[in-house]
Amino acid sequence: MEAKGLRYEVNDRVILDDVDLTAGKGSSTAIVGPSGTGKTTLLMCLAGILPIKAGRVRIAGQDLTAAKGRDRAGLRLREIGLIYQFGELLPELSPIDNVTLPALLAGIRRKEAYGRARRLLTELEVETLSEAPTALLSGGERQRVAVARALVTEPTVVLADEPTGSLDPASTELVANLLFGLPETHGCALVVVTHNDRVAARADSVFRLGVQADDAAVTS
Ligand SMILES: Nc1ncnc2c1ncn2[C@@H]1O[C@H](COP(=O)(O)OP(=O)(O)OP(=O)(O)O)[C@@H](O)[C@H]1O
Repeated sequence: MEAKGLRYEVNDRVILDDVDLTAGKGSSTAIVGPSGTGKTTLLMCLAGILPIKAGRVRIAGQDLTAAKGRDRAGLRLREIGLIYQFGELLPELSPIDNVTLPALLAGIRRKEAYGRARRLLTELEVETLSEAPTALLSGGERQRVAVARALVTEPTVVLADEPTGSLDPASTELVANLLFGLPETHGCALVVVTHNDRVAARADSVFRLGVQADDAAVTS
C-alpha cells in the first residue's frame, strides 16, 4: 500500500496535510501520536472510507483513490482487512458467520468461505462449532474473531485501529502476537494505530503524527 500527499480537511480544518506512507508486503507499521492528531482519520483515508482532498492511495498496484462507488468498495473488500477498536462485529451472529460474511460479500463461494473462516478461527483458538452469538464472547475472544474476519478475504493489507485499546495486558499480548505475526504467516502488510508503546515497539517502523504550531497534523 502506498499513500502519497494525503490531505484531509473537515469543516475547513486541516487534519492531515501532505502525508506519505508506504506499507510493503510482509511489513508492520505502527501509527502513533497524541489523541486527536488524526490517526484514525489517516487509517480511514488509507481504507478509502474518508474522502481525501488531495493525494493518492494505491493498493496491490491499483488506484484506490481513482476507483469510485462499487469499484472502490470491491477493491476495499478484496484487498483491505479492517480491525476496529471494539471489533464492530455483528453481535447477534455466531463467530463463524461474522467471519464468513465478508468472504461471501467478496464473491467467494459458500463452501470455500466457511472453510476459510473455520480454519482461521481454529488457528486463533476460537470455538467454531458454537452457534452462540458473538455478543457472549469475552473482549479478547471478540478481538480474535475480528482478526479472523479481517483475514478471511486474504487481503493485501490489514489496517487495525487501536486493536488492543479495550483489552487487559494478557489479552493485549495475545492479540499483539497475532497481529505482528500476520505479515509473516499471511504475507500481508500490517498498519496499526496504537497508544500502547509496547505494541508500537513491535512494529518494523513507526509513523508519528504530531501537532505543529499552526494546529495541522504532520509526520516525522
Ligand atoms: N467528522 C468530523 N467532524 C469534525 N471533526 C472531526 C471529524 N472527524 C474527525 N474530526 C476531528 O479530527 C481530529 C482527528 O481525529 P482522529 O479521531 O483521527 O484522532 P486520533 O488521533 O485517532 O485520536 P484518538 O487517539 O483520541 O483516537 C480530531 O480533532 C477530531 O475531532
